Amino acid sequence: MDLKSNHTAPVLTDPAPISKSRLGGYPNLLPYSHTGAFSELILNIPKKKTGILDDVRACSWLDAMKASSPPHRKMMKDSNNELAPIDSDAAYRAWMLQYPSALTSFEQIINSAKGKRIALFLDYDGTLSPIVDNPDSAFMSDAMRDAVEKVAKYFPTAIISGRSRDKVYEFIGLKELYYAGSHGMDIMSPVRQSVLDDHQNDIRSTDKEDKEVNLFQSAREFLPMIDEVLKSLVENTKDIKGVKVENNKFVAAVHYRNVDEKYWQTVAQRVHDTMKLYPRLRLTHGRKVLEVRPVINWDKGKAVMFLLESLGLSNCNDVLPIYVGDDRTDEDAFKVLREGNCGYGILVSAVPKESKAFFSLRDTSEVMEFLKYIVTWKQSSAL
Ligand SMILES: O=P(O)(O)OC[C@H]1O[C@H](O[C@H]2O[C@H](CO)[C@@H](O)[C@H](O)[C@H]2O)[C@H](O)[C@@H](O)[C@@H]1O
Repeated sequence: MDLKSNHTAPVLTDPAPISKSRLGGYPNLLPYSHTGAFSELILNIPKKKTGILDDVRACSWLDAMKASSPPHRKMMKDSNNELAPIDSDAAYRAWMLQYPSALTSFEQIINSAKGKRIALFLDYDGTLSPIVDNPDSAFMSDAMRDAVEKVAKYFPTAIISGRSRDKVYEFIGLKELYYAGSHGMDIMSPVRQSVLDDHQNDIRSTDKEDKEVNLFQSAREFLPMIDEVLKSLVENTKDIKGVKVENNKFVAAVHYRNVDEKYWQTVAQRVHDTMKLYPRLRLTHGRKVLEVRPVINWDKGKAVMFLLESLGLSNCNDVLPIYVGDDRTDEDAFKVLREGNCGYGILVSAVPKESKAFFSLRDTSEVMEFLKYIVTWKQSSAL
């Protein structure tokens, strides 16, 4: 099993959390570069017929796999033998100069919303529910559900998840929201004339209450292929203890969170080998998960634009979109908002990370706090 090659890796270049050494002691925090790993991820599509991963280097695979979803804090034993964070607080505070807390910057956010309607976009895993070992047990708390429900009473609110749309609906269970699954490749929105000239992927359907809705599935033609690759991935990884292959409808996710680190390269190799047969699929990398998805120009950023358009909220003079997310795929949405100079991305992270977001929140409890702030502000401004 040899993943070594002298070529460069087109996809698995997950940005590691920023370490002190990488920043040279944090003098110039985080200048964002358009040639960075993020743009490589979305811009590099396979040039060869043989598949996207032919030229992946072993070290890139492993580095990226190790860097994804780091522990929240590095801990060390201090002189009293107590556990104490190693320099992480200082690093985080320095990083927050660039990505201020959305809680402490709340007034600034609200000032920008004056005369506008806020539209909220929320990621699920790591944003509304804490990261846990078993993806099937990533339940959100009742308190969080309550906060989301309240916020959705006042503001159009959409969930944009890497999960299948049905699965994320099962977890959240609030019918007042709009849902986009498979990283935005499966969007259920209110009925209206097609916002894209794409009648093949834009169809009428009914929701769980038999209400007529619009279903936009940008990767519809890939369904049989994803089903096939899912079966192969299950088969090809079944002997690796801890691997879990998740069916996210238009995406096949291979989780390695529970795999012994010494077998991570094996996981990568098996996924690589499986994908050789599918040049029209590409690989992306989330938090301890490899995701196989169609090579189409569609992502969470496009999904946000689609939803804004579908909901009649695409005029930035009247609307302030806010997107809250924790993962690399959420960067596509942050980027759309930043580059469109329309709204704010809020990155949920307890460690410094490069991002296109404007603000940050440390964890899911701060996300809940933020949602409560918006509701309280709305209620008090209505008095
Ligand atoms: O876009 P999201 O809603 O954030 O979904 C991204 C992926 O989330 C899930 O995986 C992640 O969370 C799991 C539960 O906490 C964790 O076990 C896993 O390691 C994380 O990668 C989900 O299972 C994936 O299918 C989503 O793509």
